[in-house]
Amino acid sequence: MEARFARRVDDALGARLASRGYACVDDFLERDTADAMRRELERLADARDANETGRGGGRKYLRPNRTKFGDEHLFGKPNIYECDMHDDGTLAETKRDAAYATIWEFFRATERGMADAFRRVIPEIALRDGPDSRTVKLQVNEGRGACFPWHYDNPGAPSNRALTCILYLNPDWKPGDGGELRLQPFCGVAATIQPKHNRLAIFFSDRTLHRVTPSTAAKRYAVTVWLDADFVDPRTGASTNASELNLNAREALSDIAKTAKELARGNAQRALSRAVYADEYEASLVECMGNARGADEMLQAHYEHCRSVKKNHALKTLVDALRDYRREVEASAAEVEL
Ligand SMILES: O=C(O)CCC(=O)C(=O)O
Ligand SMILES: [Fe+2]
Repeated sequence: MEARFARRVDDALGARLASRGYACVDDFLERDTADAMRRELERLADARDANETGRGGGRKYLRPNRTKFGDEHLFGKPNIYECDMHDDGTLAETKRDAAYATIWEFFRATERGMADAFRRVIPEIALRDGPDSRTVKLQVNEGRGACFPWHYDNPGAPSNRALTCILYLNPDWKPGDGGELRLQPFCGVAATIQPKHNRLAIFFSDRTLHRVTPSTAAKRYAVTVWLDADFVDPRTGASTNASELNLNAREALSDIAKTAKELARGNAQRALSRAVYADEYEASLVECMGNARGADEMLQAHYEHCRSVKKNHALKTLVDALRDYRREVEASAAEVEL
């Protein structure tokens, strides 16, 4: 399988990633392998404990999504179930079960194979080596509008996630089913990626604002591999505090296009993103959380973050200029559909 990764991750893909910050590869695995993985994921998602009826609805291996929020809260996105393949507590028994052989073969192949393949085509990202340098998540969105709000993938220290690689396994997906991945390069042109069977979507984890649109298909399967890298400044993976942005506001305003491009290339953009895309964050939170527990806390935290950025006069001026600029960019180019 590693050899297949190396063939599918080619120089053209590296060039697309470097220039746009995201890319996708179709036919990522052999077709039979992808089909087998899909069947195994279905089995894993359908497995039930005879006498357990807790929050997971008796699911044996997958758990309701839990997202860390602030220092203490864990809130879940409705209708999304997932598990981390390192979770020996739930998954260990499946390792020796032939019914799950392909998923585990994939997991083992990502141990080195995935980072090796990408290191060759994007050497400027210092991807780490070894088994602890990647995480793999199995996920199912169970229709009923299941979705993800706008977010970045490495929200805090000590996360070193650098590259997000999502393998979609949905042979019956069709337009209208939703569950599309939306990417919003900072002050750039948005892209929509359909979650087609055997397609790998790739983007830089720390600088790509993204979300998943509501899914109405009964089941939407995805396997995510996060590859870690060494960030030069260990703090850059962590801070979303706008006042720490090292910007000279007057200089930043004098050429807003240049400022936007610089922000787009790094993860300092995350300090401004909520204010620049305030309405989009708000709408996606409402859409994703509905009345679920935590919805209100998340919305209030979003408003508070935007207020705190705007309290600083220089930052408010910069945010306003970036908002005008992004609208200009959006009006001048069609979105990308993949
Ligand atoms: O399901 C997807 O397409 C992406 C999910 C996602 O953004 C995440 O797990 O962080
Ligand atoms: Fe994500």
